[in-house]
Amino acid sequence: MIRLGVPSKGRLMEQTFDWFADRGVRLSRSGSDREYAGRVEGAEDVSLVLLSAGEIPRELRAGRIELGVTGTDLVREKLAGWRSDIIELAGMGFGHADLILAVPECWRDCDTLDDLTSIARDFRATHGFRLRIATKYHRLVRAWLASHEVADYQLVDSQGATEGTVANQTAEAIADITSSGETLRANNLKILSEEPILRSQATLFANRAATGPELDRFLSLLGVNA
Ligand SMILES: Nc1ncnc2c1ncn2[C@@H]1O[C@H](COP(=O)(O)OP(=O)(O)OP(=O)(O)O)[C@@H](O)[C@H]1O
Ligand SMILES: O=P(O)(O)OC[C@H]1O[C@H](OP(=O)(O)OP(=O)(O)O)[C@H](O)[C@@H]1O
Repeated sequence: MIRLGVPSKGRLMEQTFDWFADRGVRLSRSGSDREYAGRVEGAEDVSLVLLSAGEIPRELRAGRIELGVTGTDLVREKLAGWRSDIIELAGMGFGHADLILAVPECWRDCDTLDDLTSIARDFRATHGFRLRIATKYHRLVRAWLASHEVADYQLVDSQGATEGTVANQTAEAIADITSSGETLRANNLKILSEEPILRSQATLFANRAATGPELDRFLSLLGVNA
């Protein structure tokens, strides 16, 4: 039996269901909106597991699901060395979002990472603590800043409503996912002009150890190359 993990709610779940339906496989919840059991029609030997998008990377690595749909951002953030255990099978063309660094709109002299680097250097001398960047993407942000030789900062953990931390004065800058940019604009933040830290989209992943004719049959039904 192939266990397929998909996001259990919201737009990501609906668009995942649509993506499979376009390939002749009907996924559905088997009970009420609150019941996390699912049904698969149009494919044999496949069971549906509804999970939080954020838990799918870990479930894939642990081998509790053979296939999983989640954002590339969540796999890269949550699993160090993910490529040794997990294969990226297919970008699904939705759930597009960029992980970006943003600062207050009113920081007129701060448009690039170089600008932020020099502000961060002075910040510590003036304020007695390092400039704070709020994010839930600790691993990705640290690695990206290190690769750009930025060191004078501290990360502040924010698991939601990250754009609000600047107005609430718990951070000076944020690193978060954006798609339309509306949340940033509503919170008077602007994106630094650099390329995004990461461009993410919903993706079908497989556990590397998962093999066999059932999996091959399912992937060929979906038109996905293993
Ligand atoms: N505004 C957005 N537009 C497009 N994709 C988004 C947006 N916000 C988040 N995503 C993507 O959706 C995926 C799930 O995001 P998130 O971790 O916020 O999950 P969630 O829906 O809050 O689930 P849970 O709280 O159950 O873990 C991520 O891959 C993320 O990149
Ligand atoms: O650029 P936009 O289209 O405005 O989208 C960006 C927002 O979407 C995500 O939040 P989500 O709704 O997942 O809630 P969260 O704050 O709990 O992460 C993300 O964290 C941003 O806050």
